Amino acid sequence: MHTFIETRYSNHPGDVKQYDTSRLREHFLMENLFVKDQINGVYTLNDRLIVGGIHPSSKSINLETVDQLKAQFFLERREIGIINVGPTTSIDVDGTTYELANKEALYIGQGAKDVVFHPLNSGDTFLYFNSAPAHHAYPTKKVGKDDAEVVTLGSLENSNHRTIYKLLVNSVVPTCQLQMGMTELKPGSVWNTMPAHTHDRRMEAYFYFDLEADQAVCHYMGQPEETRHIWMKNHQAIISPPWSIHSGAGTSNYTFIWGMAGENLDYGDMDIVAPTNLK
Ligand SMILES: O=C(O)C(=O)C[C@H](O)C(=O)CO
Ligand SMILES: [Zn+2]
Repeated sequence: MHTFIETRYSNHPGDVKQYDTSRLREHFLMENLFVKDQINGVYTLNDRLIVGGIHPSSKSINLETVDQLKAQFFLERREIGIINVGPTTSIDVDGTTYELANKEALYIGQGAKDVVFHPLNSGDTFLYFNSAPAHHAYPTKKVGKDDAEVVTLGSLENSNHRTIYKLLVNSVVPTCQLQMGMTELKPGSVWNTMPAHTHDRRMEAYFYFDLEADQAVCHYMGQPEETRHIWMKNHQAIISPPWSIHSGAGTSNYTFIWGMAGENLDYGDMDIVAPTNLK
């Protein structure tokens, strides 16, 4: 066995108001996603998204089923999106090999049985994934930055100049409920998702990377009128319940992966909160 998935229950915003720093971190932060030759992650009961890291180092590892699923194989009733946050690597899906360069994504549809991840000679394959329940088998598809829907938002003056690459969204690849993409902050810009927003119809998870080891991101969560912060380092992920904002300011620029599951596939379905209305 090389897969370790921790179950985390969903939280009522009225309870989260009372959480201290360590409790907030215990419920929402994922600190160690990359463990050598393991698949590590969290099964959150927020829309049943599984969020994790895959780090084959000395041997190939397969996507094995976990007890929480009570399924014969991991993708029996699920779809998965994987983004390569390390050097070029390869993934086999039912006998077909997909080569993924840094920041390329692979969508694998429900029903794929045999998914294998490979180490590199240097031992540094790092893949980040989100998996959601699925009701239909859509085809497996590789999606690079050139295939993405791209939006550039913000400005250097507001410290939030950034480019959003919508990789696994339904205008690019058909999915059941999963949406994933990546946002790159321009040098000198530190704020992501500002103005902040909520979307009660979808939960979201963020994964920060391309952040120097001596830098950090202050991630904001909570209802807009009751926010909390969690300090995060490179290669850490965080759960955002549907009622929560998800925004962050770094001590430098960085890139992050966002992923969502829930009621709809409408990326633009957001309730924007003006910075002056945050508390
Ligand atoms: O910087 C941003 O703004 C984002 O990347 C926002 C995320 O894509 C998001 O929260 C989508 O709901
Ligand atoms: Zn969002």
